[in-house]
Amino acid sequence: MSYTEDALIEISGLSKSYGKHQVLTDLSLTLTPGIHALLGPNGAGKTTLVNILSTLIPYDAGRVRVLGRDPQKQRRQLQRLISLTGQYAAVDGQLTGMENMLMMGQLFGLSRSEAKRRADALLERFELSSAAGKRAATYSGGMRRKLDIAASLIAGPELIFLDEPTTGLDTRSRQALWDEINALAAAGTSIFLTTQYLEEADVLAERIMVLHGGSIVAEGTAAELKDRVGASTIQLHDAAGHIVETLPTRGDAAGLAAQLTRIAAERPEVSVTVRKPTLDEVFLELTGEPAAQDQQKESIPA
Ligand SMILES: Nc1ncnc2c1ncn2[C@@H]1O[C@H](COP(=O)(O)OP(=O)(O)OP(=O)(O)O)[C@@H](O)[C@H]1O
Repeated sequence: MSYTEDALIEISGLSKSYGKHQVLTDLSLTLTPGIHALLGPNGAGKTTLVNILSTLIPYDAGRVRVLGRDPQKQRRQLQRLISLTGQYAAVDGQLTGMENMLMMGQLFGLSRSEAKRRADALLERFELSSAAGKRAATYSGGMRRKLDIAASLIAGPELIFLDEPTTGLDTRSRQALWDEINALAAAGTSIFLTTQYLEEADVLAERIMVLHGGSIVAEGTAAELKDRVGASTIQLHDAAGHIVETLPTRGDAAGLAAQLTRIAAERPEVSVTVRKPTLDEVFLELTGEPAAQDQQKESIPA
């Protein structure tokens, strides 16, 4: 199989087990630069896939390339081009925000002055300048998460992995982080994020991959995924706005027009709306499991 030059990530036939427990099974995927979201229920293997792609753990079989490098055989090379921030912030609470930044800069071989210059700019951008001299242990969960991401950006990675970046954050911090992720992408950094939140995938990602049963069961834009699951429905409402009937459609304009004409003739008293399935319905259809609700995973320590 040949690999294209400009691909961000190319995977074919990837498998990974922990002992007898097979987590990834013959998984294949090709991604171009941009923002990608890997969506999957608890335990689907999202972290496992991210850890393989970001060189942290080996894989059993298949072919994997990240920015053209094999994360297993070209570990060091790849580590200079990517960064990973995990569900549990890798921030050292005993160090100040600035010290955390400088430590990460040193790890990536930056000179102290260069690391300081970049740290100042990043702390400013993440609105952490005034907290830069305080120990990270005193930060709120949202601030620690932001510091974690800022530190991971110090070496200017081409690709950043964000494993459930907003799990445990309140709505306001989540929104702020989404803004930052969008700004990063606008500046040319590619992003591979995992999430259990459909809303997050929908808001952020150009493309969404659904991981289930060890492989990617669906991939596309939010609209494409909705189309995959089923055509729109026509909902009939009474004068009070209550839905009195839901009719399936074939999805094509001619069929829809004919149905609406018939309804207009036979039931002039109702009003109608045409509705696409929600992403929650898509998720349920593809995985057989309901999507995570916003408030369900708030207990993870930040
Ligand atoms: N080091 C390990 N040893 C054994 N089993 C593991 C190990 N790491 C993960 N697993 C198992 O592999 C499966 C996938 O785990 P993984 O953490 O990749 O899922 P996830 O989709 O990231 O889930 P979550 O959203 O809960 O983080 C789970 O059943 C988990 O218990």
